[in-house]
Amino acid sequence: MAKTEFTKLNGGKVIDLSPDDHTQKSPPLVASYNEKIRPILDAVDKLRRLNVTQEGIPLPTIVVVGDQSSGKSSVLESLAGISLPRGQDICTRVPLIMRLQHHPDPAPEFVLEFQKKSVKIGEESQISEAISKATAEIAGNCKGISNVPLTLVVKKKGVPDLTMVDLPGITRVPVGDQPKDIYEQISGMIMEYIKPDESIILNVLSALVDFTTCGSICMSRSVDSTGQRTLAVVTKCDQCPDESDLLNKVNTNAVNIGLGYVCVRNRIGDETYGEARTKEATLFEQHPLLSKIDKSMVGIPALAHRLVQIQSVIISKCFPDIIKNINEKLNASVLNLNKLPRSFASIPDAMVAFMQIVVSFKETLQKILVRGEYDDYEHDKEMHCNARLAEMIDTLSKDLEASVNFCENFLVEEMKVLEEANGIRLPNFLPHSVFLILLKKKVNGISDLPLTFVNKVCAYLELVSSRVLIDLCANYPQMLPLMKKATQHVMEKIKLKFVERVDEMIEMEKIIDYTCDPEFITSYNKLMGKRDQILKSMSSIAGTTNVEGYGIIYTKHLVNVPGNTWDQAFDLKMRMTAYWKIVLKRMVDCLALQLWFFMQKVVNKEMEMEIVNEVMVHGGGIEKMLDEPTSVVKKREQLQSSISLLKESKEIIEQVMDNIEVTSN
Ligand SMILES: Nc1nc2c(ncn2[C@@H]2O[C@H](COP(=O)(O)OP(=O)(O)OP(=O)(O)O)[C@@H](O)[C@H]2O)c(=O)[nH]1
Repeated sequence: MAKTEFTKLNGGKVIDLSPDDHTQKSPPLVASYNEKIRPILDAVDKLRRLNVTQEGIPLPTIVVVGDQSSGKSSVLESLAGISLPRGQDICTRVPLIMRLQHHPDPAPEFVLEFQKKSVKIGEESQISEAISKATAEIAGNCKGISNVPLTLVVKKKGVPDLTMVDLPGITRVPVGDQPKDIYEQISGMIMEYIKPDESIILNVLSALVDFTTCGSICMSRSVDSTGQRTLAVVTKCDQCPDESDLLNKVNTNAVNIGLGYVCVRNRIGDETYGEARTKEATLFEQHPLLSKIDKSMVGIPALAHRLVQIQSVIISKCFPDIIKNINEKLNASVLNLNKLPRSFASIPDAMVAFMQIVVSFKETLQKILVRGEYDDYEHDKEMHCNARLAEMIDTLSKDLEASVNFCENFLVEEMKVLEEANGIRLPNFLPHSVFLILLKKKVNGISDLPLTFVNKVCAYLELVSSRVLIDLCANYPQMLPLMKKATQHVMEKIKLKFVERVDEMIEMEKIIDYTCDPEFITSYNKLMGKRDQILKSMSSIAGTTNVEGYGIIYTKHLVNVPGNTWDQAFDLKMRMTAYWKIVLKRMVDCLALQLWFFMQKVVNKEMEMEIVNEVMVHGGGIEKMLDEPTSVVKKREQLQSSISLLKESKEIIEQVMDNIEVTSN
């Protein structure tokens, strides 16, 4: 039969997994195997023992799958030359990792490792019982399964250097006390092992069954549709009812096995392994039909050679990725651990961190609020505090100005006030109280604007403080709630004082009319200069006039107003208009100064003291900061254990790399 070319596509690269002639061992392969592959295989096995796959790092693995009683354990037995639990019932109930290692000493060594235990097995005859006992310990005495692996290390003269994983056979019908979902459990476990691209699937098929109906074939095809990483072992060839059919099956490859077939005859009953190999050789040499199968496709030695060859290729191919994966995962885990909130070992530790945050908080607020520097938040406009506060003051100033309309209902309000303030006194005499009544009315009309401004500014300052605190407490989120509460508390106190000042300011403006600003007289005189223009418009047809700087004034409604009243109302209006400008300017200035004053006071003095007071006295003390949510504690433990596992893996890799380099030199 012509030598079949088998290739495996992996990560876009083609790996040649072609079988060579097993009868002529290629010296370069053996040499490079001992120098390079063997140490790497040892390293990969060490990584497997560490359970590095739980960190999401797949390892190149030969996974033995097959339907129940297809002969998986028998194949492994034949490869290892030892007895494993065998039978017609489910025997393999946990993943059995078989590490076969050739060693020159004629005395074999057997070790069973599971659940961090390592059991030395003295006699070959005790292996089967030891595996059954360990299986029962892991998966119970009934027929249930478990995915906690067992590792059997077999060091024996002449065995191939191979590591394989034997998995429970696929069974559809639960037997004995098996759970109803046994099929799902077993297939789930098998899928987990055969899914990674790094796995080679050793599909064990009994010659007695139709391959197309095998559960293990369906499964391996679902993850390896082209069969590029599937090798078939056909067992029970000695019992085959129709040899020509078997010959046909392996030659036509009806089930699409990419790495080819190896037909075997395992040990039967009490035969020794030597007897079994002799009978196997005789079967494939002398049987009229089976002898027609290519010699590279029959017998356990051919299978061993083929597996060692495939293992060498897959291990060499995957090793760089394993190193890369370990480094990447290690870096990511370290990064994630650093991102986790720091835990405090003691109260002094927590105290130091707390004081550092308080000091940094003060410094940052001084920077962004007092000095107006925003380089720490260059791309975050909300944190450019001076500009945002200036915008708020500007908006207040515009809102205040817009609250008075000079032109609307011209002189009507003034005339009403004059009428109500009328009394027994000289005509043409404007009492001071009239001006104050009008002033009070006007101030009342805008009094909510400064208060709205205070609320807006305080909400903004609270937001800024909270943003700074979130940044500063990034490593210590357990401190954040207490710090935030303390800051809110300080802000509330400041706001109360600020509101008090603003109320006082508004009260003052209502009861006192005073300014030394010469602008008042200038503005008043300018307005009074418009008297004739306005008077004239009353007798015009349109009854309107456009007063420069104020807009269009309607005067028709003033035609019948007595001259004396008109004059007094006009004087009152012009006086108020000139004074109102001064009042608004003073309010804005005063609010801006107050804001600045409070901000400085809070940032430079009060905030620091208040936070310390709030945390130490009202917040339950620094001890409260030692409390950590259990989710964080768990996450930290997980990451720490991942990191130590990955570090250990890295050391294993570094050691093997050093050894390879030394050998190559
Ligand atoms: N005649 C003959 N019998 C075999 C051969 N291979 C396996 N058997 C028998 O088939 C039965 C099942 O073999 P096992 O090796 O236990 O099969 P398994 O697939 O490991 O079984 P489970 O782990 O229980 O699924 C045993 O009685 C073996 O002796 C073979 O090549 N020829």
